[in-house]
Amino acid sequence: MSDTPRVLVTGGAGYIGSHAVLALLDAGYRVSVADNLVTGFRWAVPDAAAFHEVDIGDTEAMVDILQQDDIGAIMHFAGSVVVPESVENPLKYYGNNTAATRSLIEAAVTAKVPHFIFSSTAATYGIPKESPVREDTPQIPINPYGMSKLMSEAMLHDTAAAHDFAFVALRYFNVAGADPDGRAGQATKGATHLIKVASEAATGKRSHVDVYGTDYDTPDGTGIRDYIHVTDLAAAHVLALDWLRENKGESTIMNAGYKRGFSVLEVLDSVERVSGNRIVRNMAPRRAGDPDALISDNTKILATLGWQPQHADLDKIVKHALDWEAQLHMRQN
Ligand SMILES: NC(=O)c1ccc[n+]([C@@H]2O[C@H](COP(=O)([O-])OP(=O)(O)OC[C@H]3O[C@@H](n4cnc5c(N)ncnc54)[C@H](O)[C@@H]3O)[C@@H](O)[C@H]2O)c1
Ligand SMILES: O=c1ccn([C@@H]2O[C@H](COP(=O)(O)OP(=O)(O)O[C@H]3O[C@H](CO)[C@H](O)[C@H](O)[C@H]3O)[C@@H](O)[C@H]2O)c(=O)[nH]1
Repeated sequence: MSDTPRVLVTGGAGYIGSHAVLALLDAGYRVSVADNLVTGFRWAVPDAAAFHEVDIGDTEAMVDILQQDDIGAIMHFAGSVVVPESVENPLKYYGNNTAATRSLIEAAVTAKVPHFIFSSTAATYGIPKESPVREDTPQIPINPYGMSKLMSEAMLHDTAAAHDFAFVALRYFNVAGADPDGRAGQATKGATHLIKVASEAATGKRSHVDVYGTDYDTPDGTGIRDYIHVTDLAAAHVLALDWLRENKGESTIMNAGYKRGFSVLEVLDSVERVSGNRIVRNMAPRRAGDPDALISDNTKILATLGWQPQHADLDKIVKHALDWEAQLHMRQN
């Protein structure tokens, strides 16, 4: 492929975006980051990437950045990501996810950026009627977070039909782990994701882990999820960009997961096994809005992108999360 474009990564100071920045730089792309640092960290952006502290909902500012940096593709990670918060404050999610994404798409169309990769989520499926979940499984979100992302998928679809604009939306399942070389990881304050929470407990930063529900329709009664290593997910984004550049004008939506799941208790067993530390488990009531099991059918992403996951192993995901957790305080000081 000719003319490697400069890529704008929104949310590049956050957890998943910072891994995408590394994957793009490793693949030889030039990178600019746009982030307002509301949950991200300036230190998470490597010196090799240009950094713009900006709100992606500011259309004019984003058009300027896209033009000045001569951006050829956008990877859009910026957004609000806490499901229970979206139930309490839905307008924040429709603002920072749906409306801000609309502004960013408008900036992309104005600046004639032809390629867009979007962070969607398995939360758009709600409580799916089948497992593994296929891309054509009906999407009936059960919280404003999932709906805010589904609305963004719809805007991308309609914009691609009307303009010289193509997109890939990846519906992530449960993202976890950290860069195997320790260059990036999750630093989110007050994180709620299971592997992050359990890693904090195993490194003495929390007293215990609440197990939300033991009466699910699963073999051990706890919720099952498809945990995907963040580095494999970042690699899928680079492949998606290559796919957009090769398939001029085509757009697609794909699940990003491993087509297998682990229960909460299996995850906690793994964290104990890998860390060698006991985790105090507090059996707690179900958390509102949690489905029994969410497992991806990943046939489409494997076939379309030729994606070959390198870290599809729960203990490996947990090991990288623990390694990151152990050195995180040095970054934050
Ligand atoms: N973590 C998961 O398991 C998961 C699963 C599915 C989808 N996603 C999606 O992946 C994306 C990244 O999630 P994450 O886990 O890395 O979260 P994160 O909070 O670590 O990263 C989000 C980044 O976006 C920035 N940001 C937020 N609003 C912004 C705005 N208006 N303007 C500029 N920057 C803004 C934040 O400062 C942060 O750096 C999100 O869109 C999320 O919905 C995450
Ligand atoms: O302290 C905790 C945290 C989680 N869980 C359980 O662990 C499983 C995974 O929960 P997470 O909070 O780690 O992740 P979710 O499945 O709720 O949601 C995540 O993955 C979804 C897609 O599957 C969405 O993308 C969403 O944005 C992202 O937060 C669930 O059964 C949950 O009940 C616990 O028992 N204790």
